[in-house]
Amino acid sequence: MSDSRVIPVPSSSPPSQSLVNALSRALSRREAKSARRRLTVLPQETVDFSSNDFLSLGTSPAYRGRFMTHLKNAPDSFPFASGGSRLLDGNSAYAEELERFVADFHQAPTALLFNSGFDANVGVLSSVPQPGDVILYDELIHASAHEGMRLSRAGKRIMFPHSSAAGLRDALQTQINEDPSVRNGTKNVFIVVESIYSMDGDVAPIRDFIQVVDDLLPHQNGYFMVDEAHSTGVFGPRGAGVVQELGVQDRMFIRVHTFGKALASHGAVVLCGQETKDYLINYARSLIYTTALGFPFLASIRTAYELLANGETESLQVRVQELIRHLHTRLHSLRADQSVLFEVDHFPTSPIFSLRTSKPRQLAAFCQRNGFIIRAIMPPTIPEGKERVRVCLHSGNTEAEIEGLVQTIQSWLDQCELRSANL
Ligand SMILES: Cc1ncc(COP(=O)(O)O)c(C=O)c1O
Repeated sequence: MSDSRVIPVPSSSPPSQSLVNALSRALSRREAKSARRRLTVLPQETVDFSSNDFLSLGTSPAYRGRFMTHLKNAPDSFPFASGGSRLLDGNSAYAEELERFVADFHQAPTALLFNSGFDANVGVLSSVPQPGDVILYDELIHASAHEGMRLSRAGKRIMFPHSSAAGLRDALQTQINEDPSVRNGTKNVFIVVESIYSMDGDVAPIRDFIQVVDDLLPHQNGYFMVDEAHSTGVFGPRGAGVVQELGVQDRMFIRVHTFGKALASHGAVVLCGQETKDYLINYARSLIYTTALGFPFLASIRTAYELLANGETESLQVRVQELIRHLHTRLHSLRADQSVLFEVDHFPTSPIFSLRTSKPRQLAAFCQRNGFIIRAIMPPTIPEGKERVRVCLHSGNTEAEIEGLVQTIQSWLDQCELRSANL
């Protein structure tokens, strides 16, 4: 017989505080390390040297005009919300046509839309590597790739030193030595890289990586997965990315392009073969169990790709490169004495600059107070010791704005010098 007695809980008993206490202790630990994250809203009249809107499409009249036309042209009966997962009510002829358009632009067999780059990386990496497979990944790949790998069934996940072909060769050779099924092609090896890294803006040596894989995996069981989040719109023919700039699109098993950066939109696309697309539709949980992008998002992606395909963003690509050369020269003219570590880390054609300093928060705060938005990037976003200030250029920035930023950084360096002299 079951015991049907119920012990009454007084309705006035206070809720347990232990969870909330644990949460606030975790926040305090971050606070103590100056690593607590906070949401901020920027004042309107500041100059943007921070966002990933590299082509300034976010405020472009050409972009807005075309986007509004797409919205207006939609019939009244056309639902703006997708209404469900792509696999249920969330699919549309419009989404499928957009995928064909994007695949053609990127010279890929097929394309599959995801709600974000995060979802795309999680969906691909959690599902495509098969049990026992090996993943070799660059030490600086994005958090979303780590999240996908964490969920994956791959037997091994091995990190190699950042953008080092020699490091990839060593890591791959070790796997081959340890496991004959890697050498004989029974196990698959995935090489996971970005084409441009989000924090330092450096371009990956993709051709060198291909050479390593060709040398060591003669059975063609090496599969590249490249994340082009930061190159989309900015690098390559009409902004198609680094892979197409190098002409190696046929060597990439999967490419991920995201729309939330230079394309001023939202979402991402996975470029791959038809079998892989069908597999993702069946197994990628971040695609299956979520509401698909609604029409306004699809229309904004369409707008961005039409501008790219028509060549309307080429002048913006050229302009951003002019500004990159200008900022590069101006930053290298800054004078810093011993009182504060200050180094400019920059890959020649990249719109992302890293200012290495021992006081990143102070430098970013000083520039922000003076109306220039640049950001300190601190652990846990990047490893300890790699703190920096990140500066991003946009085609809409002006030489005068660059001058203002550089003068402001110089004033800060001068103040540091003065302070240390007074100690
Ligand atoms: C390299 C890289 N991949 C993926 C993502 C995620 O893309 P999304 O913002 O569309 O989720 C980001 C964004 O920060 C990124 O920098």
